[in-house]
Amino acid sequence: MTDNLGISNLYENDISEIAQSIRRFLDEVIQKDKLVLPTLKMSRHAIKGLSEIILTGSGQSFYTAQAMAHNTEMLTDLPTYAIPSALLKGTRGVLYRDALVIAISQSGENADTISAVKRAMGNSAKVVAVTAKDSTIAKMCKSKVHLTDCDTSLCTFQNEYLAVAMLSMYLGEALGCMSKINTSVSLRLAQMLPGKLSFTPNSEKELQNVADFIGKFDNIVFCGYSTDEALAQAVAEKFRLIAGKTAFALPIYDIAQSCLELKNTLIVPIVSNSASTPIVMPYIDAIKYSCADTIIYTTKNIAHDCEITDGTVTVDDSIPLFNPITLATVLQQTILELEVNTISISNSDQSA
Ligand SMILES: N[C@@H]1[C@@H](O)[C@H](O)[C@@H](COP(=O)(O)O)O[C@@H]1O
Repeated sequence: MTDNLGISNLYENDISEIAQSIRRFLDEVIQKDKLVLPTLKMSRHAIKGLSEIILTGSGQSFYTAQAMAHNTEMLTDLPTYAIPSALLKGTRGVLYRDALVIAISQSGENADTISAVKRAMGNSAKVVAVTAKDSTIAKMCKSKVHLTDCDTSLCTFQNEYLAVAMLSMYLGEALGCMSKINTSVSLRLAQMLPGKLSFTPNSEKELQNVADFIGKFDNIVFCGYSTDEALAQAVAEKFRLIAGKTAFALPIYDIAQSCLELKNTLIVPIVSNSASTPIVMPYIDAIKYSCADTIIYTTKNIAHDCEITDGTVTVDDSIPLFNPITLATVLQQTILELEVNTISISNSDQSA
């Protein structure tokens, strides 16, 4: 592989930036083994009065909202919905005083999300922003969780997801749904995430082979269930934008036979949570039965427990809450391997 432009190094830096920004964020919110969110100006009384949570955002930030909705519901035991900010800004009656709107925005400047926050505030709902410090949305909201700065769009999903996960854990503890011991074990597991995000030359070589394989297909359809459905959407967009591939996402239960029979199409299921495997495995079996070629992105334990022995890319396990972070990173690393390929080819084309 030629790389006269030093592009591989650039990408290595990008991926290691994800680990660094996760570490920086955790250093700020974990103090003496406790979760502290000093910019969250909500009393325990106000948290206990909540009746529902709405996660909102636009584009990639909406995918984070969707990916976290089920987990936030699990952590807080409150009905939780993900609504795109472009929809939320136009609603009338969804928002009540005891609803909490969590507005997610990497830049804090997205026009739809700003309007959705205004709408929520106008209806007297409580609003917490998960966004960049000093941004418009941060300034609008009394309560916020600041995202760590990151130079590349590769960190967006991981940074936002982790921030909303920490916020949800904090709310869960205040609501009495999460014990102190559970929180402290989860925090320790979160601190192990940066260590799980490095790629050895060996794993990079394997991903390079996967990328070579993926590169042969005209279309890629990512699919998943619940959180993984959102992860599939986030990743498909990055495959389109970064690698210029024709990539789409579907809920795994919507992968119809007609889709499996598409020519030159690779179906890529993503499975991050072992609790969903009873639902997901029949679909994966159907996909494997109908398509000779699939690649499943999952964790080592899930692959082992479900006896998925071939055609997998696996990551080290964490708790289901954090697995999407490692899976998103390995999927992005695959894109970068594809991208280096594409650029190498156009380089040699130019010199020919
Ligand atoms: N095209 C961009 C997306 O790439 C981005 O994900 C979205 C949300 O941006 P932010 O997270 O800054 O609110 O805005 C636009 O739609």
